[in-house]
Amino acid sequence: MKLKDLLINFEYTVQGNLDTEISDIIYDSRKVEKGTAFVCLKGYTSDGHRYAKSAVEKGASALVISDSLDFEVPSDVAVVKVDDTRYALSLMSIEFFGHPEDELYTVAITGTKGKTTTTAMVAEIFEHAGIKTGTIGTLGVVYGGETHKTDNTTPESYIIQKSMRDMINAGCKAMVIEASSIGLKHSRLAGMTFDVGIFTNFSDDHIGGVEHKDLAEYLYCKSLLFRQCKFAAANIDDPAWKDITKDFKGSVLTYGFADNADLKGKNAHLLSENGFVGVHFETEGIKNLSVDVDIPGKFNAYNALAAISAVSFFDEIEDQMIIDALKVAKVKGRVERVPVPYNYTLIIDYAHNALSMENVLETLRQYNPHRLITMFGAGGNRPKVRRYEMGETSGRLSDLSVVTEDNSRFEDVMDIIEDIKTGLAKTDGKYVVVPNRRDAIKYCMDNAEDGDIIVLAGKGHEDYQEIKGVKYHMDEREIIADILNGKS
Ligand SMILES: CC(=O)N[C@H]1[C@@H](OP(=O)(O)OP(=O)(O)OC[C@H]2O[C@@H](n3ccc(=O)[nH]c3=O)[C@H](O)[C@@H]2O)O[C@H](CO)[C@@H](O)[C@@H]1O[C@H](C)C(=O)N[C@@H](C)C(=O)N[C@H](CCC(=O)O)C(=O)O
Ligand SMILES: Nc1ncnc2c1ncn2[C@@H]1O[C@H](COP(=O)(O)OP(=O)(O)OP(=O)(O)O)[C@@H](O)[C@H]1O
Repeated sequence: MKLKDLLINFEYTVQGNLDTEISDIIYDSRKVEKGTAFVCLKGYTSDGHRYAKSAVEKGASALVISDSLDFEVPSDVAVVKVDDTRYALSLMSIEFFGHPEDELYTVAITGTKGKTTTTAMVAEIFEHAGIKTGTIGTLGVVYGGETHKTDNTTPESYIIQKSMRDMINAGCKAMVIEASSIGLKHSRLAGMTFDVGIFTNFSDDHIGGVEHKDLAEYLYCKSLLFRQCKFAAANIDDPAWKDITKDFKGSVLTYGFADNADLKGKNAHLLSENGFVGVHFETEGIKNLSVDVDIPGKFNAYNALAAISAVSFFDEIEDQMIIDALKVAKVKGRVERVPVPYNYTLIIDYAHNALSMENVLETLRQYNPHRLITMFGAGGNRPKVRRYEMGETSGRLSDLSVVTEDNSRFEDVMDIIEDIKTGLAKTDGKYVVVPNRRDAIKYCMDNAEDGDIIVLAGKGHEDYQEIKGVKYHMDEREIIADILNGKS
């Protein structure tokens, strides 16, 4: 592709030949190859401009900069100067990958909580309508049954555009993305127009350090999404909704439990039967539905309302598809229920510190289980305080703790377990120790009683166990299936 064909829809000055052929766009000098364009991004720890010389030495044909360079650039290398290289990277990537958004339904979800869950729900509804869907978010880039890990919830613009093109090549017709405030701030979504933008909720988070200066900046960054979508839906029960969507040109569809919501939820109550631990609610207004969601926590009624609002803009989505999809939607490894043919509930969750463990156990307590059983371990070569705290939290909130291994790394499992026991000892919680994780899962299942909720905490979506520098394959879903089939 010619350089000039990548420089569309933004201002620049150039020194050199705009007809230069560009084989790829790179923003990490270590990955530069001959014929590529290197975009210099200013980061938190480094500045890509520093590596421009090395990029040229490796054969870059063009540099995209916002600052002046401190070396003589060879005449056969084009230098493009812009105000903001992150913005330029996004717009160049859109051109390079041929505007993938034009070939997909696109939904972007922003908010402090619920992005990952709502993304999974929207994707499940599309899939129920036969619309193959890819997602981008905290879980990585997911499509066609495969997960490609990313460093960020909202990855760098180049990765987003490339992933969308890959999704199209794999037959996807829709893409749902988590739009983090940092992603919006750093122009990772710049130049895109989404079919639908969704606001879930807003609270104090991501302030300080490398994130946001203050709450006002955090809110402002979230609001940026609503400058770039055709339709918008927002949670009317969250007072921030008006500020967040103030730049949206059009009328915002509101959802929530308030009487004046366009999609109004009502009669929400926790649902716990046949192993199902979720929430039931009904809707009126733009849709009259009776919905069961199999993800614990009343707040999932909000996530489901957000998902219903999102798909309401697409004519081919029928009400029954929504109802069926929400009944089975799940987020891998996050309070994920694994069906078992017994009268107890088995849940896999990624909680691997005291705070997340407290959140999930307190949510599950609301279902009044016969017993709440928590199986967990703690990582080796990590701060010991985490082990004490996890022991104490499980001891306080569980009827039985089953203490086991979890990525022991270079430490002895039994030493880690001793530390967990120190935390447990601060409570009067009952516990047993089963050092091998497979055996511990079997112990939980063999000893389950009707009405129990068992949480296998720590692994979540991970499918390995890390011991002495080796990552051994270990997927808890497979272990559960083996146990159910009498193989373990
Ligand atoms: C603080 C922050 O946002 N950092 C992001 C930033 O990295 P950075 O600023 O540290 O980059 P840097 O190391 O200073 O390097 C600057 C540039 O020089 C380049 N470089 C560097 C070294 C070299 O030898 N050659 C070279 O070319 C780098 O490739 C980069 O382009 O740019 C990277 C590429 O886009 C991001 O992956 C990285 O996100 C880090 C992993 C991160 O933790 N970000 C968090 C704060 C974040 O973005 N979180 C949000 C919100 C999550 C939520 O809501 O839950 C998210 O979307 O993930
Ligand atoms: N709508 C909601 N309101 C309040 N809390 C929620 C809501 N949805 C989820 N949560 C809580 O937040 C946790 C994270 O949910 P989820 O991963 O869907 O959100 P997220 O926005 O992607 O968050 P993060 O950026 O922290 O990953 C859940 O385990 C749950 O405890």
